[in-house]
Amino acid sequence: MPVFASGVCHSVCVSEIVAVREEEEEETKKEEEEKSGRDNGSWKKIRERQDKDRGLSFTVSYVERCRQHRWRCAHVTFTCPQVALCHRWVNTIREQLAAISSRPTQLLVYINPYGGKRQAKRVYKQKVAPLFALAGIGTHVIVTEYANHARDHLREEAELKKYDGVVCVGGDGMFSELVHGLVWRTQKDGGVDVNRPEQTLIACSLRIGIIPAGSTDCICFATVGTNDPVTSALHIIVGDSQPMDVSSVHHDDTFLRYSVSLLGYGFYGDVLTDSERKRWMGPARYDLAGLKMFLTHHHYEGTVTYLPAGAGVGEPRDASRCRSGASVDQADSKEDSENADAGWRTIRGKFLAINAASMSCACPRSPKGLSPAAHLADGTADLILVRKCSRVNFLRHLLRHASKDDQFDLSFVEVHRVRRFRFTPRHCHSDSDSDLELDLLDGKRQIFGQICRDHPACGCAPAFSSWNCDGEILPHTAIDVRVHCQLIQLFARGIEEAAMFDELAPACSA
Ligand SMILES: Nc1ncnc2c1ncn2[C@@H]1O[C@H](COP(=O)(O)OP(=O)(O)OP(=O)(O)O)[C@@H](O)[C@H]1O
Repeated sequence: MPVFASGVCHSVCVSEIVAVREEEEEETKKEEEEKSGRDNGSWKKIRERQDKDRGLSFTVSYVERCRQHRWRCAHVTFTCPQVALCHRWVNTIREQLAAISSRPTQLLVYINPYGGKRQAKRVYKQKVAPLFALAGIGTHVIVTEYANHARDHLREEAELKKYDGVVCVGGDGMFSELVHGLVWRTQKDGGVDVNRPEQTLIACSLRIGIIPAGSTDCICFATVGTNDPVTSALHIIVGDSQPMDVSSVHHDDTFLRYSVSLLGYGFYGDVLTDSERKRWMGPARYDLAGLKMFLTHHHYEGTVTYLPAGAGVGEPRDASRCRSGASVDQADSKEDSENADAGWRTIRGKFLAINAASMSCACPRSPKGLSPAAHLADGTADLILVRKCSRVNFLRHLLRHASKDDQFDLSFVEVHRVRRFRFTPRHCHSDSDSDLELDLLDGKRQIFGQICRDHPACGCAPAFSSWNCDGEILPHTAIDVRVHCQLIQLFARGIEEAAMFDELAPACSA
């Protein structure tokens, strides 16, 4: 519908209208609020005064694009010469909104009061709840009381049929809880044994929304393009859908975890392990652990086998970026090719880092991400192998994540787009118990041995790192990873092209 303001005309898609309301309703609400706030009779006068203006105007609330992928809820009020005309406008818009079946009407919301800067409750109450109310969305809100509360509630208790989606107010850890709860519940209801890596998983029907209130919020950034609670709430309200791949991680026939962003062994595993010991430091712990692990410069031996993605899904080093509506994201993952035994390739070596990125892993600190051309929903992950090299070279590789240079254009780095991969560390004595034991046979002192994380006194180099699975440490190093194409759906639309924002909202500087 066209919107006129200060002589300027611009149109708003019906799909991006948040709500429409007659001024009468708004005034009545205000009056009721006034009455309940101070019931001294003065509200009656306000009511009498405004009776004559009723039904002559209506307000449309709609999505307005701001800079850097932010959305705002803007309002425009129209006045009508006749009450009937006003009613017709309002009813017609309401009917059109009601016909959009992708919009949620009931949501189950989990708030982690301890995520990030502990602002999740305030963020929800002040910025999100009023928008849901405006859009007529009913909510059931649960403030979590312990870690994995949301996951367990989704697994066992939640009456999922009552809802059109589940929402977390928190960070990547909370999102992971929702993924684990929802995927597990869907497989259980469908009779799928999650411990068997060969099983094809059933896609979840409920969409997941993320209201960012954590410390990094990478998943939100990668799927919406910004970490802003209002923008996320609006994507939920308009009923956006962004499919997303999920990787299952198994050790033999035991399910370990699901991953949606980064599986990292070596550098990123060590950084997480070390940063967990420094939780008391807050977000600064990641920088310190990163510096320490860079100086420590451990490499790890092992064997990587992988099933290449094949044709039709692009290359990790092509110039394509995962953008809203990109056709590669709709690419059909051929499950049958995942099961083929032929085509597996093997690489043995000494690695500083082994990373599997199911998405670009872009975040405000690294806008390009670990694998800039990785796609959210093409059934593949980009497997990045950084072989043993000098510290200077490793630093060159790391710095390129924040520059325009190609981080893969280095002789010691290789990247493969894969559907599945396995890793077996060297010196892996048994299938289970000794995975995380250190191999001390080498015993050789390293230059920076005094800061060896596991044996500060002896300075030896550990033979095993651990896997960082979306910010959680896995209990095994020998793993089997399979990407499940479009297993979940988010209330998001991927990152919109910058032109959408530059052209449509040059004035909005919020
Ligand atoms: N009530 C709670 N008490 C303690 N821990 C909780 C509670 N609710 C959730 N958690 C756990 O807190 C962890 C961190 O939460 P969350 O992801 O929301 O914030 P964050 O770690 O600051 O952000 P990010 O993951 O983006 O860095 C999650 O792994 C989650 O399991």
